[in-house]
Amino acid sequence: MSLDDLRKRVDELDENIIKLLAERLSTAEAIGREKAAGAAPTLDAGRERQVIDRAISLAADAGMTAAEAAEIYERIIKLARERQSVSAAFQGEPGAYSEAAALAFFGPRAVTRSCESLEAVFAEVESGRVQYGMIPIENSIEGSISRSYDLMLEHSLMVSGEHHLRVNHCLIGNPGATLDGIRRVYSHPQALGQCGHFLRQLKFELQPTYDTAGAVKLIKEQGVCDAAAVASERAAAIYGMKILARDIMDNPQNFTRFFALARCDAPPSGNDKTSVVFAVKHRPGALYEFLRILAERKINLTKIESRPTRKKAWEYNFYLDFDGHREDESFKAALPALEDQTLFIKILGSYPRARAEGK
Ligand SMILES: O=C(O)C(=O)C[C@]1(C(=O)O)C=C[C@@H](O)C=C1
Repeated sequence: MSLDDLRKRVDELDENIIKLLAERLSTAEAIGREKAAGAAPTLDAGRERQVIDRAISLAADAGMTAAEAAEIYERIIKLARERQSVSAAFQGEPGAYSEAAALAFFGPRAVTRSCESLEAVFAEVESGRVQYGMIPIENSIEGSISRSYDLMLEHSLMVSGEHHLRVNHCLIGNPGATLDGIRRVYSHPQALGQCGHFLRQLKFELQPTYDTAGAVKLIKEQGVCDAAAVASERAAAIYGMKILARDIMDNPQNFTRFFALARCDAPPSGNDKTSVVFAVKHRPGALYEFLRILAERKINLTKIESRPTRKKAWEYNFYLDFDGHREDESFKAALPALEDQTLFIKILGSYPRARAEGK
């Protein structure tokens, strides 16, 4: 065939490919509507793996390499996900890090809903007004976010995904402000804590607020030039404010881990984690016994942390994450023995493992 003929053939093939791709995306969109109506969780990493593996094996028969098929299908699935408009509530004003985490996790077309408190995030998901709630769970510098842990214990929502967000704080002021003129700095206590060195050095008066983007909104409303906020570059852009200093964190390796909460957790994907909370019985070696049962089944722990029960002084609940899904045989077999060591054990959910930056 001549070059012209070959190019004509490519054009014909592209016409068919585009029609098929358009139909494939609109079918995925229809699946998304069914899932949002309650048929299944919207995110399903296990199903994605199946679709990609099937494409790889079909490609082999058709004369394409596995790498080519995987690259194309990963892209298709990403676009299909974006068509399945997911809704997620977060705590804070638009521009909050939790909103950035939701958009990074669910894709830029996700519909986000700002809530005043973490309690309101739980209520939005429980009522079905949104599918997911994105809550911060721990920070690599400041540690766990205790309110999130306490609420997960009180509510029946489940963890269906995790996301690690790199947090880069800026000092943000009104357009007329300069660094020299700043006296007061507003932000969430966690963010103020993460920038302690910079803020102390400049001897600012610190004013805790309920979220980072909310602090930017506040100083915008005040219209003053002697106050600034600690928040993200994205928050500065949303409110049309000026960045007075960038990367002001004590440690540039600043990451926050978020949980995507939903009414059910995620089906097995083949690379999962599970979070549980429990209290051990008051007898010597009970925690040791609990951990021994997991070790015996070769269940790998990724995190353990104790928190006061908030009911009785000096009594603690343990929050534990391990590799694997709650439907894995190894965990199901261990569960009765684990229950034997505990006053209660609550499975917070199983979810696909996120790639942890900064590790
Ligand atoms: O099969 C589904 O559950 C779909 O939503 C469809 C589809 C796909 O396009 O193949 C899209 C997104 C999912 O995460 C997995 C698969």
